[in-house]
Amino acid sequence: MNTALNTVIHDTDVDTHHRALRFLTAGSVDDGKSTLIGRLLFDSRAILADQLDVLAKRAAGEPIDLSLLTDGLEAEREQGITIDVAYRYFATKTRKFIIADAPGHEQYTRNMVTAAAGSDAAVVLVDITKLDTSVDAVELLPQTRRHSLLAHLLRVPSIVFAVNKLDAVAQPGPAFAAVSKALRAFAAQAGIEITAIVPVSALRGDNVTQPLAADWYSGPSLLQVLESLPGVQEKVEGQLLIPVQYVAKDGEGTGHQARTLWGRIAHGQVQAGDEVQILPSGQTAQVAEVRRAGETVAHCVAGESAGVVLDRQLDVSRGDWIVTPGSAQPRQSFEATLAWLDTEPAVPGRKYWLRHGNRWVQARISAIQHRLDIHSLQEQEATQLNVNEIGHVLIETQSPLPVEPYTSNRVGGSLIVVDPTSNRSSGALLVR
Ligand SMILES: Nc1nc2c(ncn2[C@@H]2O[C@H](COP(=O)(O)OP(=O)(O)OP(=O)(O)O)[C@@H](O)[C@H]2O)c(=O)[nH]1
Repeated sequence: MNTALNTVIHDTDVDTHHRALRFLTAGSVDDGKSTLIGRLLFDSRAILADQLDVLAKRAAGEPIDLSLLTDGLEAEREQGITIDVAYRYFATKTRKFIIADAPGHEQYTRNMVTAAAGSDAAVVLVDITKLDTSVDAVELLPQTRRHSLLAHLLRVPSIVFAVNKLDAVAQPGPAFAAVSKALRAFAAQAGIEITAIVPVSALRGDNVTQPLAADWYSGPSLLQVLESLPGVQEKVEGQLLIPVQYVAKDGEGTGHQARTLWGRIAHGQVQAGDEVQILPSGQTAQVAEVRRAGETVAHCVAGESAGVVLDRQLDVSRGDWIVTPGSAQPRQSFEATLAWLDTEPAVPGRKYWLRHGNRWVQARISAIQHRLDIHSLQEQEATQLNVNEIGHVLIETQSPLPVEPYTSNRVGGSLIVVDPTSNRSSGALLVR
């Protein structure tokens, strides 16, 4: 790879402000999700063309590595939990964007849960033509409530409402004000913090990338909002956590003799000289070298795919974790929020496979504590969880896992539940 180009891209990567923003889009059928994504991709094409031009100049005649624009996603793709989600990429002068597009209708909740787990923001579309905006208290669609509650429950850090199809209403100003009021009232009741409410016409491109010229709106365009959001998914501060994805054999692709442990840093950062612990074995070692994209680097931070070379030979394989010594306590039972996505209900006692990072373990739900009503968020008694239901459960695993609370660590705190008979991804667990 061209070194200058590599430097340009990675310098941009480690600057938190310029870090890629991952967001998902949510909305009911026909709200205009596909049109909005198309619009973002189309309108940003010109911007991307400029950016590629700069990269081409820096590459000085060598071929441009386009994968640089989607850096860091390979690891995730391989985790196999994103099957139902299509990623789309675009970039502006200041930022790279990754849209987790979760298509489908009745399956939507399931896909949304998958997409939300790795997202920095959710854009919830609201089709203004489906609402009666002439009344004092506008009634939102159940899907709008449901999707924003889900995004909130899944701790997506920023929630943005895009009120769409404003070109199709007679008085967009008052209509937008009425819908905004209803969204704010609902959010206050549900404890959701709204990042922004933005009027758009995905079809005409109004206020999507360019600010709207209207006397009733003087706020930012949707793209301006997205450009300004913090990409907080990767936490650079704090304890190190790397799920080992691949162990490169002696010398493989590295030009030296030691084994390299590859994985995308979920949390913290790593540099040569750091003491680390391998889980579940518990053995410790010192980091001899840190590699990234085929080169030795001074350090790697959360969000980057890092290659770690240890100062001694330990028995490490895919599925293990590299952590700050003593920072993670492997456990065999824990409480979690379970979002159930399978038509076959979740029942206590049954065996399931869990995937935590890159490790698979057998487990069972030892108890369902209660179900959460998606409209009111009230706790209800339950003996099973049906499709699209969310509840609090107790989990017991066959071997210990270094799980962490989802609120403090979204990678260490989330697991996928797989049904061993159908092999379907049946649910998502968020450690409490
Ligand atoms: N008037 C108007 N129509 C729009 C706008 N955005 C989307 N539409 C129309 O709404 C319909 C649905 O748009 P889609 O983008 O397919 O909606 P979707 O949410 O992706 O729907 P599914 O793909 O079915 O989930 C299409 O006929 C679009 O042309 C808009 O800003 N204004």
